Amino acid sequence: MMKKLIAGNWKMNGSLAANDKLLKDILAGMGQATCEVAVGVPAVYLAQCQILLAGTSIDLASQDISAQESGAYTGEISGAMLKEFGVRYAIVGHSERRQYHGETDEVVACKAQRALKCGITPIVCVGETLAEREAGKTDEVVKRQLAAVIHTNGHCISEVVVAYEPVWAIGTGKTATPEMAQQVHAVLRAQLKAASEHADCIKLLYGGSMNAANAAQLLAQPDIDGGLIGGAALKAQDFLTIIAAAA
Ligand SMILES: O=C[C@H](O)COP(=O)(O)O
Repeated sequence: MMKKLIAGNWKMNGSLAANDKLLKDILAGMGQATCEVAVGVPAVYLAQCQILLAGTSIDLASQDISAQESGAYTGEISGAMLKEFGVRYAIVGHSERRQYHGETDEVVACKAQRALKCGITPIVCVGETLAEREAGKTDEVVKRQLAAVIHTNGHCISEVVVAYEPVWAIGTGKTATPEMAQQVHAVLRAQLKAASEHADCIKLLYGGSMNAANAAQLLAQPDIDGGLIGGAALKAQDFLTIIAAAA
């Protein structure tokens, strides 16, 4: 059976002191996790976290990756640079990147492609806004977002991780019910099956106010293979409870 993946996304939070304490607390409480665990840290802390996580079972993730290989792209961070800091996963297309940085489906697809070329697994985020859900467009939106990634990446699609994150559930405390999340995950799985014979091995994460109290129910759904955790990933005990729920 596929191992679940619990990935924290710290977003723009942390400090040298806070990161040190958080990771040490998580490592001390984790024991032998039976799921895969990763933390997506701000780029400036990759070096610090690489050292703290060396030789542990927690993988490092970046919160973004440049679609470009190298060159005159001020402020961007390339896949090759991320690799030097031991990055295994790159979150791409998070709704906050789409909303505040104008990332289109095509840019997200190119970022996923760049990650794969660098040996980094992209965690591709898709999800509808509240207005889109209320207009009955959830399936259409997530399928459009995923289609761009499938189109650009061809057979390599089997190497990505997909995270369904309904925008209205992110940081709001409003979680999709397990049934709502499963329904969308089933749509995504079917789309992936049409594109790849390995679709059953592609991890589909749920993200959006997943927490210590609701993780077990969400993770029990047949097409939910893990979680992308924001706020609850900043509290060691909550994150540990979610990890335990994924066992
Ligand atoms: O990447 C993580 C998601 O945006 C979820 O964030 P949240 O758990 O704070 O709602």
